Amino acid sequence: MQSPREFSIQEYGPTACSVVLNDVAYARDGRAVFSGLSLELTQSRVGIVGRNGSGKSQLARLIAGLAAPDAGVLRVGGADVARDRKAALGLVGILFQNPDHQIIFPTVGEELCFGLTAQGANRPHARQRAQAMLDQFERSDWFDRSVHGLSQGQRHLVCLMSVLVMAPKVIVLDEPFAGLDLATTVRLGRYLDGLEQRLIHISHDLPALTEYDRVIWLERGTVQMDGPPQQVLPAYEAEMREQGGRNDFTDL
Ligand SMILES: Nc1ncnc2c1ncn2[C@@H]1O[C@H](COP(=O)(O)OP(=O)(O)OP(=O)(O)O)[C@@H](O)[C@H]1O
Repeated sequence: MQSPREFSIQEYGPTACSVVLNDVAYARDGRAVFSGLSLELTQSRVGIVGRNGSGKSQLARLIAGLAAPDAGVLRVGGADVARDRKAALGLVGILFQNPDHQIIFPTVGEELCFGLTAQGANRPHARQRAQAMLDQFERSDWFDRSVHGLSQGQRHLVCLMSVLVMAPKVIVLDEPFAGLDLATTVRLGRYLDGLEQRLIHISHDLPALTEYDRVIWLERGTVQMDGPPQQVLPAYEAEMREQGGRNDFTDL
């Protein structure tokens, strides 16, 4: 059901940081998640949809370099992000659905400084950049705040700032709005829309992807359909409604 890629693509310039997967295989607990997955992501806004368990989050982890393919090649801006972690920190950032899967330090300031110091920034410089990011979000007094005293939406904001402070070329969003109130969702959505970086956005919220350049529909670790949102989203929704009409959960 793969659609032809004949739509116009909003490409980045020649210095673009493309995400390339070539014949990627990846297994978890001995079960293949991907075998022979190839993709080239060069558009500014790429959406990923698919059923539960179709491989979206595993793809996000691979692109962010948090896991390495068992076979094949995965490069972001030419770098092997799973092995070159220092390069990966400046190339690709990932925002998880659950901020508690992302935050590792007790204070906001430490969380924001971590990636910068890991990348080689000295402590005062990292602190200065972290503070500038907090100022940008009108959270100047958060540097010494305990993360555990923040609400879920506020912890999401800490994660977003931790990603942005690294100024990565590519940002992977793994259902970043789940559990957020509508006002926060709208505000974060607007902020993300305005970013220059390439966004790869995994979502079950199809309207969030209607303005995207490209949407990829994953099904059991393979590309079921790949094209403009006007093509892919209605086809995906129709198929999900058809499957949802059946009375069994065996394919979950
Ligand atoms: N920690 C893990 N250990 C072993 N297998 C895993 C693990 N996480 C995911 N998998 C397997 O990898 C496959 C893809 O899972 P993934 O989390 O990428 O799905 P998804 O498309 O993100 O689903 P959802 O929409 O539910 O978030 C599934 O078959 C799942 O069982």
